[in-house]
Amino acid sequence: MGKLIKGKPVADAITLEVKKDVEHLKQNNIFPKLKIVRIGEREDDIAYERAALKRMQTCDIACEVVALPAEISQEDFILKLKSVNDDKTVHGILLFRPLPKHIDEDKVKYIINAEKDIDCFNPINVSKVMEGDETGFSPCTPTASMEILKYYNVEIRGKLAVVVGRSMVVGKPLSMLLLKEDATVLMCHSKTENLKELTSKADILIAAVGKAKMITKDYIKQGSTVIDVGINIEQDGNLFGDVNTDDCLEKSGLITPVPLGVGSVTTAVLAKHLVKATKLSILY
Ligand SMILES: NC(=O)C1=CN([C@@H]2O[C@H](COP(=O)(O)OP(=O)(O)OC[C@H]3O[C@@H](n4cnc5c(N)ncnc54)[C@H](OP(=O)(O)O)[C@@H]3O)[C@@H](O)[C@H]2O)C=CC1
Ligand SMILES: Nc1nc(=O)c2c([nH]1)NC[C@@H]1CN(c3ccc(C(=O)N[C@@H](CCC(=O)O)C(=O)O)cc3)C=[N+]21
Repeated sequence: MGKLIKGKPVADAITLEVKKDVEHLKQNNIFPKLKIVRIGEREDDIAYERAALKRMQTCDIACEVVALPAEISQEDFILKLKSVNDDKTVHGILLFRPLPKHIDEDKVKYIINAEKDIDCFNPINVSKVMEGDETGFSPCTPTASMEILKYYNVEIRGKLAVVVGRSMVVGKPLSMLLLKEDATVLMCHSKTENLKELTSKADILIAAVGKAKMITKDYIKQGSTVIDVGINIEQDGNLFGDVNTDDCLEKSGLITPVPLGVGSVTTAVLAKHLVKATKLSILY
């Protein structure tokens, strides 16, 4: 019988450290501030925004949202993002992705200074993740997945980790973080043949697909660790992961639920990164 491993204790432990750091910064008259930039009204962006605002409040971190219309032109968006970046009172910026199709990522990805880029959008930080250089910012969700594995003492070294999904927000960077911890990593995607055959060999299976309950027990190995990154909000407002948890629980070793899984740790990592960015701002 598998065991549910929740995100809450992991998020609580990170939050506790963040709160101490924030208190210390404030005693030195430094007031950490996060700016969230959202284009349009995507449901999963709004869910993240709500969760992030709550977490920042818990951590005593100031947080402001810049909500831009879905149809904003690329030029106007660039001007807006530059002005947020130039604001000296802002220590970290979270820009929701994916961006609308009419905005070319390549034209905007260098705008957020690497030192303020707390969710790893700027290629400088992406390359640091590739190199295993921890002076930059890894993206929050992959980092949250690693924090869960570490908190629950899951052995990573030498193990086969199969990551389903290869986006720049989750799958690809998470594969690099697992590799850094000496996992043998296999990245799967929509063109992968025989997906089930591959995932069912995984000691650690990561589902970051965006398809509700897609991973059933025939996709997993007996006794394995299953990390469900999926956030799928149904029309009725219900939240499901990419894993059918009820179906997999018996066969798995450890398995994260949704809700109360990776998502809750993501916002805690966001707060931790904001503190790191604030400390960096003192050095520059
Ligand atoms: N918990 C959290 O904090 C967060 C959760 N999420 C959630 O994680 C999930 C993934 O997010 P994200 O990476 O941004 O999503 P994307 O849509 O950007 O990427 C999905 C990936 O899954 C692959 N894929 C799609 N269908 C299949 C399939 N049938 N079989 C195998 N692979 C498939 C795609 O392949 P291809 O590249 O070939 O198209 C792609 O690489 C979503 O549910 C999202 O809401 C995201 C961010 C944070
Ligand atoms: N640049 C960028 N980075 C992201 O990480 C990113 C993004 N864009 N765009 C949108 C998606 C979606 N996403 C969510 C994370 C947490 C909750 C969430 O609901 N969290 C709840 C708990 C959920 C749970 O309990 O599992 C909370 O923290 O309280 C929702 C959605 C991040 N994303």
